[in-house]
Amino acid sequence: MSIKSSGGGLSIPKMMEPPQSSGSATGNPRNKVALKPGHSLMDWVRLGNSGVDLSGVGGVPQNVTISQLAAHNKRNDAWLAIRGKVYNVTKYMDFHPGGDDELMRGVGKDATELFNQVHAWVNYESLLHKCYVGRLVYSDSNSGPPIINKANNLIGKLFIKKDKCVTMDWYQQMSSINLQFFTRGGIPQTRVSLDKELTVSIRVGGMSHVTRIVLEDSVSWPCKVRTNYDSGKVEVLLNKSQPGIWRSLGQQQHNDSTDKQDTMFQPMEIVYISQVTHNTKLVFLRHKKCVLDSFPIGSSVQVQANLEGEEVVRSYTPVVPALHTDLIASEWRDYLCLMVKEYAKGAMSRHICSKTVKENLTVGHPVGSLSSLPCNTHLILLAAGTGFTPMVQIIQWGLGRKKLVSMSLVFFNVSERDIIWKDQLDRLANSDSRFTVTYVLSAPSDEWSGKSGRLSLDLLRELQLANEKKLDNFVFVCGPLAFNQLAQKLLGEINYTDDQFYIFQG
Ligand code: HEM
Repeated sequence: MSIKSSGGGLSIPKMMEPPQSSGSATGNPRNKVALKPGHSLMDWVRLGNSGVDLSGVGGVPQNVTISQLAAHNKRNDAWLAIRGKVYNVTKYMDFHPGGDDELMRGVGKDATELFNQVHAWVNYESLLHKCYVGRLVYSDSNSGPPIINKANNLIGKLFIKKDKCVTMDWYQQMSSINLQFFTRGGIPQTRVSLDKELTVSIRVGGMSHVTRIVLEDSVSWPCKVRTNYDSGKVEVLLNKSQPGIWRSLGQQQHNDSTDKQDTMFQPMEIVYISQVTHNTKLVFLRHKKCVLDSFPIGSSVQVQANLEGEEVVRSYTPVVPALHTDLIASEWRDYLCLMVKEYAKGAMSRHICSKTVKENLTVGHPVGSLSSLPCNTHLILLAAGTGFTPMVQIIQWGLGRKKLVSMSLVFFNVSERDIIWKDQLDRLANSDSRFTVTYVLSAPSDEWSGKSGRLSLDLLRELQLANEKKLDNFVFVCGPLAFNQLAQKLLGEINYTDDQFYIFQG
């Protein structure tokens, strides 16, 4: 689908807003140092325009390996990398408002995380434009020709405002636009919609930040949203309808307000249904307009229906495609996938399961999420039945972390036929040595050779969850209320503290 925006501003992007003379990036004014005379921002800009080679490589970009980068780690020979680009910051040392000692902390390495932690909104690309050495490559054997991204050299950048809860940055390539939103802490939920204008709403830390852009030219739908849970960065990737360089992004408006957590029910169309087990279905839904939601870990959506004269609302956890990629058509990035178990007495589950493709369901805006994610190296997931749904996202996120040492899923079900995605879980356990899965059935068939029983202290001990090493364990629990309560009690009995486990309310 291709949507034409209604034209808009053609202003050349503002390259940089000078840092304010008071206040500081971290809110701690003492962190800023007094710069020597002749080292103001204007002096730096002048130096950049003077023709002096600030990059030290004659302005000819080159690929830089990690070990080459590491060799430039001295005050008088200082390179650092941010978001895949290497800069020579030797000459910037005396101009850095945070001082040379602070800047030295990022030298000789990939300083992206550090930079984001301190001041993700600083317009480093503009400030260090003339210091650009080249791209960071991760393999030392990479001796290919330098990659010069011509489109990148024509990048526009704008909107750097440090008093906002979310700041935005953007860059373009011939066929794409990348919007980057930097949030400060918390786990953001993003909704992107495209109509006459592009609207990106980000809810984070109790605030709602809305960016409206009348795009300079048309883009295709759907877009893609990527969230980095560690840094809080949200990327919105748009594909241009026609390749080319835009002179500007278009007219923008940014608004912050307190997040009222409106549920905003809207009709969504069922586009696909897939049977997962004998009584559980995956229902894929799409908005009728161009709307794409991100579903942060721990978020849920409500489904509303009028059933026999009564308004019924039920919460479901969206299922991410980590384990069912085979089911997803590539153009369905803007879908919502719900796992629905049909209960004989569950009016809502019967209502949803009775629906067929092309029919509608009334669905609310995603709400809630974890406020932060644990950095423990051992994760234990205790899931019962469809309480497995939030675990899919935990699995995807957890295994994406380099620091993770182990992840053990203990999956409780009644019988063999109730186990959701057993094949996929077994495959994952075979392909990633950090991941193990144990199935525990309360009423298995005679053929079952795995574990049987229910959640108990003995079982937790048997699974080594109660041993001394548990200090770096973090436990996620999700199941029916009675299961969750029992898990909480047992974890308490084996001395897990409140900050060592999280219970998803089913
Ligand atoms: C990666 C290592 C870096 C560290 C540890 C670091 C640290 C700091 C600190 C502590 C401050 C002052 C305190 C504050 O405003 O809260 C600061 C300010 C600043 N830094 Fe950095 N910095 C780093 C890299 C950079 C780079 C690469 C640039 C870009 C060219 C840069 C540009 C700035 C600017 C413009 C300010 C003033 C920001 C403001 O007033 O809000 N820094 N930095």
